[in-house]
Amino acid sequence: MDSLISKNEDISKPRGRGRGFLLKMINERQSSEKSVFLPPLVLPIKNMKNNVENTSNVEITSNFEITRNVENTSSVENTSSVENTSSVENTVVHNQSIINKSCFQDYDYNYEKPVRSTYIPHEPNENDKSIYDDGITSGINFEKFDDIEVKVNGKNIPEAIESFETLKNISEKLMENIKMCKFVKPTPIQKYSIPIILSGKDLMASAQTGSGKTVAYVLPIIQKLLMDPKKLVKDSNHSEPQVVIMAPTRELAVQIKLVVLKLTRHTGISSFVCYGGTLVSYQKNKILEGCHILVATPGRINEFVQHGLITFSSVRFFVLDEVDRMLDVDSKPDIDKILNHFSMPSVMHRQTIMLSATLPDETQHLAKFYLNKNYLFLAAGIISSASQDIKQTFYMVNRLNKRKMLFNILEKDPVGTIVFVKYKWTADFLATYLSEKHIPSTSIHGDRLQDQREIALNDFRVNKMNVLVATTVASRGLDIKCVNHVINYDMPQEIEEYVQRIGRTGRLGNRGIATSFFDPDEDYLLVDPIIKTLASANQEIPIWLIKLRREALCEEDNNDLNKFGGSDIRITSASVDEYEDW
Ligand SMILES: Nc1ncnc2c1ncn2[C@@H]1O[C@H](COP(=O)(O)OP(=O)(O)OP(=O)(O)O)[C@@H](O)[C@H]1O
Repeated sequence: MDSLISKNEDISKPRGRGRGFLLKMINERQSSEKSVFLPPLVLPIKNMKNNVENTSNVEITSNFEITRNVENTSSVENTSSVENTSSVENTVVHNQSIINKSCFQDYDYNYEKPVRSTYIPHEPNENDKSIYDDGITSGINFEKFDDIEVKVNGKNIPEAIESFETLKNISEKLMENIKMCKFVKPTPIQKYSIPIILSGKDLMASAQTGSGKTVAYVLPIIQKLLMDPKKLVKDSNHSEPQVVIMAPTRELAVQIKLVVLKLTRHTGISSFVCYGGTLVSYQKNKILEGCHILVATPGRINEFVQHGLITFSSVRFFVLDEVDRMLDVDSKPDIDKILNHFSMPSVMHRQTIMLSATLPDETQHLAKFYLNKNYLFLAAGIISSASQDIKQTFYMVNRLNKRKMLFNILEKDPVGTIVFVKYKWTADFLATYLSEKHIPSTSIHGDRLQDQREIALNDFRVNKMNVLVATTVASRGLDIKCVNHVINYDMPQEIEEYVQRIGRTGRLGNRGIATSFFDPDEDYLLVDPIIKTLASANQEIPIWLIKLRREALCEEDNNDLNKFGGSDIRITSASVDEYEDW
């Protein structure tokens, strides 16, 4: 491996045929040795220029052109992961639209489209008590959650609860399930969101990563379904869920479905998760069986809606988890299709709930059009801030030194580390590199097949793999017990994404570490937001970062500061009279 990569080479940058050759070598070497990691190294076969031009730090070499024609590229021909080599030009057009549409785009060049998936995921059932083992247990700082200031804005705010037991008329079965989950008392957001949702109000809510937002909406929705059951509508052609929960990534959708399963055990409430990368006919049959609660990713649910398999006439609750991601430019068209569907009840006739740890003002402006105008706004702690339980460290690192730095850090203690990178290529390269250095590592990104993604995640979860190298696809919502350390090998482009990424550790009162490699050439726009993030989480601010700020590298983007630590936009944009009783 070392002989294949020169000392100062940045392996995160694709370099055309030579790079393809390197990949193939790694692949072959791994197949022949008893290596611990076998990432499916998919090679680029199309016009990369279109996609990388917007990405300033990707080098475009003329060698890339060689890789356009797969048949002429011997190093690609034998690569099993490249399918459909017959019409490269068609692929160019097709892939372009996939990438543009993608709700979770990696900043990467295109790969060949994977085959239609035949993957049928394993579905845990409610009789399997081991499903209750995977939750994170609260850490030493859990008690400090009570000090978090919670603000609720709007009219007729219901009183917060102090314990689950004080919930009026709570179903016995649901209470048993709460105990099975070992939830002793509600987290700050739950204390407020549960009575708000039970009261029938729409809700926009923000609370720190790892503070129990999923249970904050799933629990009261289940209680409402149990208190006021309605007949499930379905026939041989279509079904009508009563609750639709949308999540931006497949793994998060699966995780939310598991929370639903844990809390609906023995209640008779059925649930299903529909997401891409799985066998369509299998999911279609499941959908037609009908379910009360449908958890879904935008692409796959729209596919079923287009074919009339799902209609929304029975919808009582509509939830957008990670709402800022769901309403970004990539995903909003899919959400609009669902919410503007002829069968979707109007805001007056459904309850709409939106949540995220990061809630910039732009999201709030967009989101209010989907909410009843009397919605309540709930903020537990400072909006978009990082948890104080995460120790944040920054190193100024030139891109050429990142790999060495990463190895130096991981060599000491690799267990439970997620390394975030910008490119899918880098994810595979680093996982391979680390594995060869005897640090068992795997990767997760948008070009791995869904079963491979789930295997990678599970291998990491059970500590078969010490390190998970991930693109931004793993930054949201994932709740994994063993994550001790998050490393930003490449910084994300947005501060919200940074907060979400580091929030994979330091959850539920546990301590965590976040280490970030800051390259001033590439990351200068983040200087101010990072300083603000560090300050709001009581973290040490490196002198060099302050110096960079002084040099006013990001003066022109100072406005971005307003995106951080926001508030209910109605306070700043509405007249005082309108909300006098807040
Ligand atoms: N009341 C509670 N007591 C103890 N544990 C809880 C409680 N509520 C939720 N949890 C656990 O807290 C963990 C984090 O919850 P969850 O994933 O919903 O956080 P989140 O706020 O949605 O985070 P993120 O913003 O990263 O998505 C989960 O393992 C969940 O089981």
